[in-house]
Amino acid sequence: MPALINPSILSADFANLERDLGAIATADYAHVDVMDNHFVPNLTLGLPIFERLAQVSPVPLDAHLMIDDPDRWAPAYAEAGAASVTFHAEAAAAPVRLARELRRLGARAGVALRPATPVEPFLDLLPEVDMILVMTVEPGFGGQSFIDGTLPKIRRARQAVGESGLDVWIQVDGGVSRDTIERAADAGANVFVAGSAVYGADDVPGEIAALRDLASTHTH
Ligand SMILES: O=C(CO)[C@H](O)[C@H](O)COP(=O)(O)O
Ligand SMILES: [Fe+2]
Repeated sequence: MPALINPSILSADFANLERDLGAIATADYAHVDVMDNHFVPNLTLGLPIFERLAQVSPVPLDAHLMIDDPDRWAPAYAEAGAASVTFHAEAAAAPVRLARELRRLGARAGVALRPATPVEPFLDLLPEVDMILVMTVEPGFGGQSFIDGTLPKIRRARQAVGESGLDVWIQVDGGVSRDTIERAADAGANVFVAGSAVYGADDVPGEIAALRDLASTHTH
């Protein structure tokens, strides 16, 4: 399975987002962290900015919605042109209905789990989603350390996806770098979000290629 690298523009220069999206043209998706100051204690950007990013990005957008009430707000990100929309399991009131709505609007549907949220209660969602996002840091901020305690959950998610026979991607987000990406890939992740590791590199395309190479030798 090829490894996908989705740089997070949380670590880009917010005064130069079009330029910094251009810098990751060799990536698979651009990961856009939407935070509402309620679900997480941080505030980033919302729909008006996301709509413009979708118009200028050289790569498809992967929206990670760290917001309350995604049932109400997430479909608009699909309508704005997101290729993938991921909402948090802890925040959604009707995750099946929401995932179906996102797919109906033409987006891939993803469900995200905080580090402390187990995957088992959400395995019934597998036929309804295209991706499970296992957060490998507490959501809210970039630049945190990868939590190794999430590796068993990645393994369980990969095992359940394998048993289901469905093509559900497993994304990891938070603290992903050259030091941690192989562990995450070994455990079963195939989509890798990296913010500070990519945008903090001197050679951004080189870092994307290096991460992809490291992960690809370990994906199942
Ligand atoms: O969702 C996120 C934080 O909530 C970010 O996508 C994530 O933290 C990426 O940043 P880094 O690679 O620097 O950890
Ligand atoms: Fe994210």
